[in-house]
Amino acid sequence: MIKLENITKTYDGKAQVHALKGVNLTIEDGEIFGIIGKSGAGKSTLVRCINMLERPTSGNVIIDEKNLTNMTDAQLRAERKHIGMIFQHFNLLSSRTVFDNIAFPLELIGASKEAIQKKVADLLELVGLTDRQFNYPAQLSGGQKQRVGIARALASDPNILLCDEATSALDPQTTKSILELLKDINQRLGITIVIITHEMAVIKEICNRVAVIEGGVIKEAGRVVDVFTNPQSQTMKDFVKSVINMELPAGIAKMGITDQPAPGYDMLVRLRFKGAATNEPVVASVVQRFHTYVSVLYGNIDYIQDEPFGYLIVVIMGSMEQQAKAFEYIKELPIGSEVLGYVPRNH
Ligand SMILES: Nc1ncnc2c1ncn2[C@@H]1O[C@H](COP(=O)(O)OP(=O)(O)OP(=O)(O)O)[C@@H](O)[C@H]1O
Repeated sequence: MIKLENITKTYDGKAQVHALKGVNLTIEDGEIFGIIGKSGAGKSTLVRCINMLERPTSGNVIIDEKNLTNMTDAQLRAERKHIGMIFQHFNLLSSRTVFDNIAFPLELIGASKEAIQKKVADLLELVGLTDRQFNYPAQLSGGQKQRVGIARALASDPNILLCDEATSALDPQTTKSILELLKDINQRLGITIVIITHEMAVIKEICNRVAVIEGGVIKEAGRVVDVFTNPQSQTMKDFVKSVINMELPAGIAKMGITDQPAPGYDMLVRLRFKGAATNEPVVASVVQRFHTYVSVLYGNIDYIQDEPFGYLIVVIMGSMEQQAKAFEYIKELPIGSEVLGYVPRNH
């Protein structure tokens, strides 16, 4: 488990920069945890505090019950063997082949030639680069370079892998294949993965939980599916908007929506579903119970990994009393719901 307790980081210079202002986070073993934020939010500083490449100004970094903040440099070097890291620009050694790049950390710890040969061969297979082992980095695509970076990071058998904007220099297709590889590594080897990114699509693709950081402060954290379906902070709402359109479609917005119920007006409702609730026959049961008509104006179903979520915009027609009763019923169902307003009948 990774526990960050009240981490602050101030960079001293001509003007002091308070990059982290009291960050508290717990990352469980085996999860893929995303940290999202805009440029300058403090993401890199935060991830570098986890392996103490950057020493926090105050607070504690506790990994598997060991407090890294109290360790000497020698103790830290030993501890970092359990924490691999990959970078946006790969940081490969250009004068070494793929094989020798992956072997490098093993050479540093004095592993035998045979052990290196075996380990590197296994890692090459894991990342799908066996046929490229004698190439130099300049002969590889971005995606292949990142695969080398991943293999090198795994050479010391870490139980944590930190990814600092690891897919930001890659095209969408290559990003997808690298994220699939990371997911595979997480599932096969049980490695905890921490992903720093400014792209919500990356979070949606592979993270179990996410925290959003702005101005050195964690604004919100939670399960990805919860945050996507019900973001609380403005920062998270903005990020969610970048991958899911929760705005009212223009045609609906133009219907002349009012705030208050009135005779001759129908109720405009947004229903939010996730997981098993996606199968709830909401519309049919409202129609049956309250003898109303329900018309579906807009719908969108998406998947976060294997979990479905989505929303429907419906109009509930009938008397004001029927509409109110129908919504009372909907509110009790295990789905999200909100009245968006009222629209003139026969809109
Ligand atoms: N070594 C440093 N010295 C002084 N200020 C720094 C240093 N490193 C980062 N900062 C400042 O700390 C703040 C947070 O930077 P950080 O790199 O952690 O943000 P980020 O979210 O990773 O941004 P980006 O996505 O642009 O890399 C910024 O204002 C940055 O200018």
